[in-house]
Amino acid sequence: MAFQWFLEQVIGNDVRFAIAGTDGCPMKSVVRRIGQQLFAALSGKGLAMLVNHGIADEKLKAVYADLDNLCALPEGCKAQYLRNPVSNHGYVQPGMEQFDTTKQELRHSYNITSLSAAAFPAQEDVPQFPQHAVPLAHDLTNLSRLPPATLLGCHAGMLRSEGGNASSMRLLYYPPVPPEDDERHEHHATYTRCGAHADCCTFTLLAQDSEGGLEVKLNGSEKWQAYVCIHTGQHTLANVDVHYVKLNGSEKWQAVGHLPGAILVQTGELLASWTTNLLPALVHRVVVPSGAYARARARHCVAFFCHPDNDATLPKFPQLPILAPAPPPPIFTPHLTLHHRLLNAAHHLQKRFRETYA
Ligand SMILES: O=C(O)CCC(=O)C(=O)O
Ligand SMILES: [Fe+2]
Repeated sequence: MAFQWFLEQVIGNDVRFAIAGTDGCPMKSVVRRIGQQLFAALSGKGLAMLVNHGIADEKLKAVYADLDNLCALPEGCKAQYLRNPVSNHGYVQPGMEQFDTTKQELRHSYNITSLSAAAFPAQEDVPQFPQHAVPLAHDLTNLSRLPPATLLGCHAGMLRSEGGNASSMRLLYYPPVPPEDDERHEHHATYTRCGAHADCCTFTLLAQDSEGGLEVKLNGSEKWQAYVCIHTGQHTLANVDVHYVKLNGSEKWQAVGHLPGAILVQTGELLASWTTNLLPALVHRVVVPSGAYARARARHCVAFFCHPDNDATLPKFPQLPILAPAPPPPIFTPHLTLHHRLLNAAHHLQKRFRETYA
């Protein structure tokens, strides 16, 4: 791998980044400088771009084509490859996973959590799928590799066959969007590609084609009120849950431009949690581009979600002041920090899957 980066240490609020440099001969000064740049980017914007990472564009194009072939199969044939809710592996058809329930999300994805050939569609349905996807998954795993002997060394099991780690590579296909006229005629058919959310992992690596539409929410562009829900009337941690309610609608979004060949690093909820929000989780979405020409074009991307091992213990957080005994309905939980009842990484992920998968 031409370029490999990692987080070195997270101790309380003191987060230091290091980077393994290029081609296995890192110079300390380079390591320090790039680490500082990465930290500045993730703390300021929640997002960084990696270039010279060594993953050829052809590898991405090959899996985009494989996903197109899978999506083009008859519905009955695709049904045998549907996502398994336990392993999270498999095909997710439009509507199965919703981030924004007020809109119709036009998105197909194929989640890969197992690299065994048997976990992929049959060769006659999608030829060469594992031959393309497995090497790419190895590349992205290596790019995400975290060193042992640190707090984040609990990421050792990424995409290992024995399970125990929820990391996944997801291939995404966004089909062309029907013309705007259709939206006006059909009552509720307001389309989007991917509703706003933060990823429930440590961080995400994202390679996208040049179609555009990815947007990130600017930090501090809206205010949230935390409400504490007490389930049984007793103020013990086990009975308390915290939800956020948006106070005003002034959220601001910024389009992420396309830098050819770049891989985005997006901060996930667990990194936000580990760093007590020094590196906030990046809230992002994919909107339908404006104009008939752009709407009529499909979009592809590959996301690699780097998760800790399932039994990784999540950090303990200070107890919050009780703000209100009778909360309004929960709307959105921007990051994990205030979820006292979660015990480990697997609990966190299962909760988030319940929220988004039908
Ligand atoms: O398509 C994209 O650019 C983002 C997809 C995404 O955010 C996700 O699958 O979690
Ligand atoms: Fe995401």
